[in-house]
Amino acid sequence: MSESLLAHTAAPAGAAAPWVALVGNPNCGKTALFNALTGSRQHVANYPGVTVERKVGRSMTPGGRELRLIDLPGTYALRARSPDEAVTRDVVLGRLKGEVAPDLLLLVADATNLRPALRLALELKDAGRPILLALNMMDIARHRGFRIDLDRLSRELGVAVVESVAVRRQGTDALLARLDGMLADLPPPGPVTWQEGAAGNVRAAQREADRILAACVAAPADPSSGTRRIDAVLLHPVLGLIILLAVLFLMFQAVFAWATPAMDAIDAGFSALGGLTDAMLPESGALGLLRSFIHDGLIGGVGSVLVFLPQILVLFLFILLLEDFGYMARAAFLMDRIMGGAGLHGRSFIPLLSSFACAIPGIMATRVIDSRHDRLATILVAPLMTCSARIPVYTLIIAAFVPNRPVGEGALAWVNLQGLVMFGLYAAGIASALLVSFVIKKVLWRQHATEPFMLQLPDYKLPSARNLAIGLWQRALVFMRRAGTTILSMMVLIWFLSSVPRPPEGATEPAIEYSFAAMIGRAVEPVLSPVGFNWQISMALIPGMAAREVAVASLGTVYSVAGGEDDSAGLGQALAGKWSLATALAFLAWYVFAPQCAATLGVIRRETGSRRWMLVSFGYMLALAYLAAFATYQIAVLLGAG
Ligand SMILES: Nc1nc2c(ncn2[C@@H]2O[C@H](COP(=O)(O)OP(=O)(O)OP(=O)(O)O)[C@@H](O)[C@H]2O)c(=O)[nH]1
Ligand SMILES: [Mg+2]
Repeated sequence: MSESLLAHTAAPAGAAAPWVALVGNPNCGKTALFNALTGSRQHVANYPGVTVERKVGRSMTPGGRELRLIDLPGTYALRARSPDEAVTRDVVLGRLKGEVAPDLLLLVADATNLRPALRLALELKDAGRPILLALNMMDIARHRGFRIDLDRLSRELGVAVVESVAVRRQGTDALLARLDGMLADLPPPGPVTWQEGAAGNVRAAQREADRILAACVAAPADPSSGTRRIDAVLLHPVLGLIILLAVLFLMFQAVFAWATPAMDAIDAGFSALGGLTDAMLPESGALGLLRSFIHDGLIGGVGSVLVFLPQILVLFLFILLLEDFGYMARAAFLMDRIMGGAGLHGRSFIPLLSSFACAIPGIMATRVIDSRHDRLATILVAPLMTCSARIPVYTLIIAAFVPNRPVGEGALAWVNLQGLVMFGLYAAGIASALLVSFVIKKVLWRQHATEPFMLQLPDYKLPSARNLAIGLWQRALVFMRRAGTTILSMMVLIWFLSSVPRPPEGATEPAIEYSFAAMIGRAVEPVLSPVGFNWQISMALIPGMAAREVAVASLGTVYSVAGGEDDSAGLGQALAGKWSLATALAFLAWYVFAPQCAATLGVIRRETGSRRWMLVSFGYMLALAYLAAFATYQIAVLLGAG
């Protein structure tokens, strides 16, 4: 973590480890190589625009020289069009404040697609930095029958060349040894010079790149026939869309179906822990307070969130598989028409899809969009996509109020009703994102037309099990860290508020009715009673501002402290007995829009550089949440679900 924050500031000559920056076209394997060289676990995926910030790590050459490596966003040229490309240009040219230009550029190239890489190589050479060219993806190149004359390439370019297969960590030793040699006798640092080239120069560079390519590379007649055959089906205008919908639908069914056994196991584990606490600690006195804290606060609160880990991992398994296979960019292509109708740029698709996991990486991923208005519109609607923090909220309510049975018979028998409702909630998020962006781009910002969409479609690749495992592990860590920090600290607070003051002598109501939590909840309740929320929900929404799933954990604590009948049956059952269906539906509608996530608001502020857009997104989402919950509740009551 601290490594990635390390700034590459100027150091006394000779003292500090040299800086090596990884540059190259999008999706050529820079991050995979960075991970192989530094042991980091940065996100690697098969579409252009995965890396949008610079990341720093360390490595050691065989000669014992320490290196500081910088992974950068992909680019085709130093002429930056989008914010992520500007990062690369500024690092390469040493333009960032307080930072020097890297000592050496490690230019990574996709060996099966050398043309744009050679053009970039020529441009970087002109800028005057020493370069080592790594021909990556050599496994694929060999398999497809590319023949590359490395010596000739090196001579023609005037740059040292090595081969690598980053995902299998092949070639890294030779690469490091080569770096060692080059760093040992670096030319004295000259000025870094670069000017945006005139059109004539750009064409001349392209011709030179083509000449070198023809001289050094023998390409197979049809370099990507496999990809083309798959694309004939997956990119088909009708069939392609049907497949995309089917994939997404399957994903939500799986979130429910596959995760249940693991969730039950976790649930049973926490129940057992609760039972153990009860058995070991007395019910009254100071130890009784401790027992309530552990049982209701920790186990009831944090446990009610942790139980959703399996579902979140199933969702991520799908997203990571699709990313690694190379399907994401295709889905963006398929959705471009539909999104264009709502004023969204085709490039918005991947940021929006990443927002299914969490709006924060989604908002960061908008850096690949060059038009400021297109980017802003995407940032504003990204939090409407159903992030994984909403899964606990949705699942809890669905499991408590929607019967777990097939939708129908025959062909419908394998469609589970709960999964269908979940799919509907995701669809509601998507539909509202499209609607809001329509209003922003087609009504408010009509003069800023959306620019045409161009995205390089990557070749399909077999997903790597290692990559999947690392990705899932990282997500699990992030989730558990949140449970252990934000959620845990909120739970301590809520348990405290729910437990003091103690009820007066001769009290008739459950103790919690006399607590601060009840006072706070009742104070907010009048505002929220038109949407059907009782004081417990009103109260839970407040700590839910920190993170959405905290609302579930708060309900877990509040209802667990209130205790009574059969609290071992779990929060879901408690809610089913206490809420009307109308309230449950309004609660779901609220969380389709709910703006309560402090971290997302912080990132919106940082990425837009203004408080204004942060307040705008908070305000409009809060208004929509209230309206949607209000409408849902009133309609449901009219229909007799109150
Ligand atoms: N077969 C094979 N796949 C590779 C190799 N290197 C990277 N990949 C895959 O290529 C895809 C892109 O890798 P990344 O490391 O994310 O590429 P990047 O250059 O960092 O991409 P951006 O950050 O989007 O510019 C991923 O699916 C990797 O698993 C390689 O040497 N061989
Ligand atoms: Mg990358």
